[in-house]
Amino acid sequence: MASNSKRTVCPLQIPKITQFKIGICQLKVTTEKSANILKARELIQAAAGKGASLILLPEMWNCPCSTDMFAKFAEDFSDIDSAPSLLMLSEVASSLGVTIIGGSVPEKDAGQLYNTCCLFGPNGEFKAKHRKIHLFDMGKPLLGEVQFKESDYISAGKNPTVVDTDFGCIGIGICHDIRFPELAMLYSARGAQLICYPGAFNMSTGAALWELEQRTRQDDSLYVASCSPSRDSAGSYAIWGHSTVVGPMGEIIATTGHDKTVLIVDVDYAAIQRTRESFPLESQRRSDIYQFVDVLTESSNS
Ligand SMILES: NC(=O)CC(=O)C(=O)O
Repeated sequence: MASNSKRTVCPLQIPKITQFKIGICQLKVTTEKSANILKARELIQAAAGKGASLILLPEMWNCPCSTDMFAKFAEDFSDIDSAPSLLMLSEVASSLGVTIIGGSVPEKDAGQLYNTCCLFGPNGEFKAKHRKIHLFDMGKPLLGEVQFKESDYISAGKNPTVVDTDFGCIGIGICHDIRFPELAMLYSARGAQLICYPGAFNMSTGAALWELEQRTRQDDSLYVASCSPSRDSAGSYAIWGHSTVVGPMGEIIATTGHDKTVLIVDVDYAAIQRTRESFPLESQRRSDIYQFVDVLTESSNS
């Protein structure tokens, strides 16, 4: 399966679709992979049935959020026919004619595991994958968090991911990736209108930071959508839930509690333009004092 190039920049043109419904599938994840795939399919169908044409799944939707489970649930993406989670996403995207941002699942590749999001277009075509760049390694607990060291099990991705879709340019980050504003700035600089963060904050980081981290992306005046597993999902890690869509002013357009649900949210990119006209941050940046540098070049491909 081809990977997205390291330095993708979306074309500077008006997206084909600027007003649409996004469906956020806050799934209950169990210890049975086949049941998770079935449930994900059902929630995608429910979202599409309610008019969503862009659909987002949670971080680790086919596998409990427990580091010791990742290897068992991992799929090799090099052959989609032997990757049942991806196969389902491709099939359901094509049968419903929707674009799916496939949350994340554990990916195995050359003896390594990755926490990976795959994006499928409305013909079921694989469009891109994002491997979580910033792994969630807790240092000394500050908020009473559970101990979690993702890097003991998962290797970090190396590429930022922006994808050119019918819904404009979409940047992908996975959970802890949201804490690094440089990544969002980079996506914004490459033309993103929307950043999607499949995520699974825990009970303490969730209460303190989940909403804040999403609303803070207002500094890029774009839409942010997050999707979490439900709190009663299986695994040793208690999940906050509260999938959310935030508008370009940092306003919460819609959010949910912690139970399994499908959230359908209207998105209108005209709000991005309005916000940027009111807050022309781009022209106000003081590049004489500080500079944002996109270090990747067209030719870098490692
Ligand atoms: N899954 C994660 O990356 C968890 C995280 O970031 C958190 O704050 O909790």
